[in-house]
Amino acid sequence: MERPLIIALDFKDHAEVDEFLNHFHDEKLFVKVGMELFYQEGPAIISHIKQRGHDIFLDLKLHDIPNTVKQAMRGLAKLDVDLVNVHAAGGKKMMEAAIEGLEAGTPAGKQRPACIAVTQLTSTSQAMVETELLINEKIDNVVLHYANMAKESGLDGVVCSTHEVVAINEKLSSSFMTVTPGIRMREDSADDQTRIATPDQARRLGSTAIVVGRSITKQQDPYKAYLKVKNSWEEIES
Ligand SMILES: O=c1ccn([C@@H]2O[C@H](COP(=O)(O)O)[C@@H](O)[C@H]2O)c(=O)[nH]1
Repeated sequence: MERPLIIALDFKDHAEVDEFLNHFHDEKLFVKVGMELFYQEGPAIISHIKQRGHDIFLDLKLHDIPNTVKQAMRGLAKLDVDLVNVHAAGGKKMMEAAIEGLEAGTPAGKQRPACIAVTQLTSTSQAMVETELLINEKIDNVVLHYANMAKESGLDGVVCSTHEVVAINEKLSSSFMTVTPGIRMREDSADDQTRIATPDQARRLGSTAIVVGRSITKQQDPYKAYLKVKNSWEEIES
């Protein structure tokens, strides 16, 4: 799927997922399974969503010592997901270990899942970087540095905000993925996100993919909301 709109399935269980997916009839989607759903339902939710024909980003943001991440990725590679991730803050050895684990665990004849690194969460602000993380740097520079580390470690891209996409595309290759959450329609509340943009802004800035949760999932008519986001992302006037 080229430049996908990834829907964050932040639901508490399998029943809520089915209720949501039923709005989409036969449309093939790219969905994200995060901690909330995976910790409740486990790997069974992945095969269930795959059987319904959708692509999956398994967003567990691994962050541990290299050996632990390697062995965890070895297991995740067997789940038939398309995209997984780690926190770049775990460092280069950890990111290299993630790729080794994925390669070791991918069944013969299959392609390993793509692997991207979270640079700085889209809920993180410049003030938090300075006062909580004690990093005396512009957040854009921190994100760019982490993206560079991820590339050097053999990863396929990063999770970042739309605000850093232009610099990443300029300094690293544009084939290096920039997957951007923190997406809101103009009329939506930012909630806990701080580095946000609309889908059409993300398109113009050059994001490879956008991740959208509440602007679709919490709307009264999720399919209508999805089409609105999709049209904006694909820059179709409505
Ligand atoms: O930096 C990050 C990394 C991951 N996320 C995830 O994306 C979705 C966003 O949901 P919204 O409801 O659209 O805010 C959510 O699952 C996060 O865990 C992120 O927001 N920022």
